[in-house]
Amino acid sequence: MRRSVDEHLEVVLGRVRGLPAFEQPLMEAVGLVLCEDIVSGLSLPGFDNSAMDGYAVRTGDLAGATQDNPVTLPVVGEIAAGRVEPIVVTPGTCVRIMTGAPMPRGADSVVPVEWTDGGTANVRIAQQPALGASVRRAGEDVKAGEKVLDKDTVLGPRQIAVLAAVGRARVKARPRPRVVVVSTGAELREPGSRLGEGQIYDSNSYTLAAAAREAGAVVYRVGIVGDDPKRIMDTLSDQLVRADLVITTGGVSMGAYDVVKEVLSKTGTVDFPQVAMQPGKPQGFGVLGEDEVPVFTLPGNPVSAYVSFEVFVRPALRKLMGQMPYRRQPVHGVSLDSFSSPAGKRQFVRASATSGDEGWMASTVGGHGSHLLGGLSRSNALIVVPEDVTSVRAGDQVELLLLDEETG
Ligand SMILES: Nc1nc2c(c(=O)[nH]1)N[C@H]1C(S)=C(S)[C@@H](COP(=O)(O)OP(=O)(O)OC[C@H]3O[C@@H](n4cnc5c(N)ncnc54)[C@H](O)[C@@H]3O)O[C@H]1N2
Ligand code: MOO
Repeated sequence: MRRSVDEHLEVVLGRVRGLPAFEQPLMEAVGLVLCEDIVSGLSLPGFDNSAMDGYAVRTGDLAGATQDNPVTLPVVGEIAAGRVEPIVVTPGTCVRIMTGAPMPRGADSVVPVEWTDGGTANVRIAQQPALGASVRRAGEDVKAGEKVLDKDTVLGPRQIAVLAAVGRARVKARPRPRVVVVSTGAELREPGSRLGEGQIYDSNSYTLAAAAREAGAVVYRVGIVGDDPKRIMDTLSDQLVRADLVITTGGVSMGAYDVVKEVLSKTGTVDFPQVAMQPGKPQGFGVLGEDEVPVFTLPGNPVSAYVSFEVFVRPALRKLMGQMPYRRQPVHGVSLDSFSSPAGKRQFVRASATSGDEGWMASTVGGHGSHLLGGLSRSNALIVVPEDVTSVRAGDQVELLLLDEETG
């Protein structure tokens, strides 16, 4: 089975559904998509209060006050934030007040302490405030009954701020997907252990776990399961209970030991297309188990696995989380290098991109080989070369996927 990148992505997104939303404590909801409109049950501010440390006054009492000719008023009390004092500011008196404290009855304005001698029994005030000066009015920010956040908003610190301020402890949001990451291959060893001849460290499960976590998932990195068909199938079956999505790497091409393809082909629910892209040609995607958990079987070559994540898995995770757009949006830029590209395949070329006065500029890093992780680690973008383009010249316009951009 052969497919274009767009066809394969369409198959993937056609199978993946948004996770059901549920009530989550605020701090669990950071980065999630809100699934309800938030209407405030209260006004903000909730009561008239002082914007300054100073004195609550009746501004009419301070007519003509200047530095040389200050007005002295008796201080009949003090109100700190959080306190409600039954004090009334009658004509010719004032009350010491702190920022955030409720305005006492009778007062109409606040004089900042800097305009005064700071007196506690009597205070000399050197300037008349405008009527209402330094008073924060009830409801001037948010009115009770007003909508403060729309459904489908991604919750960041600023949205969490308003939720807490209106008193919401929990909100309905789509949860983080739980992603299980498994790597297959008899040659793999865990970083930190000793390598025998012909062995390599398992980098893919770390790459993909890191990428999935960065995309917002809760990740279970199962790590290496070798290449025994029964062990692979048992591991996947065991893991399904805690997975909203499964990612495996390795064992999907044409080799004699490409067991992922061998065992999952038998389920009849996972397909193994060749996708017209480079890197990332051998792909597998489908569902497993009663709950039809989506599974991606990514190619073992490390760069292929990572690029496949960016092109197919990330959009699926975004759909699970309800984050639009699902696909990373490319930006336009200029290639600073010349290179060739295979006919009929979309090529994703590792690049280092910088943005300047003339827009985005991208230099290629490392070679095209799908095993070249050194270059990948120095890259921050992929140049996307369309299927019908076989050569890119320095100075050509290209499309770039910016890999460190959070959204899209
Ligand atoms: N005869 C053919 N051979 C290959 C083809 C083909 O079409 N015909 N396709 C090549 C392409 S393209 C890719 S991509 C790879 C995909 O291979 P598999 O998914 O079967 O992966 P493996 O054979 O298990 O491993 C490939 C390569 O990657 C290394 N690897 C695997 N897992 C990890 C890991 N967790 N961490 C780091 N490195 C890993 C593995 O040692 C191999 O070097 O197939 C080509 N062959
Ligand atoms: O497609 Mo493989 O994924 O090029 O190295």
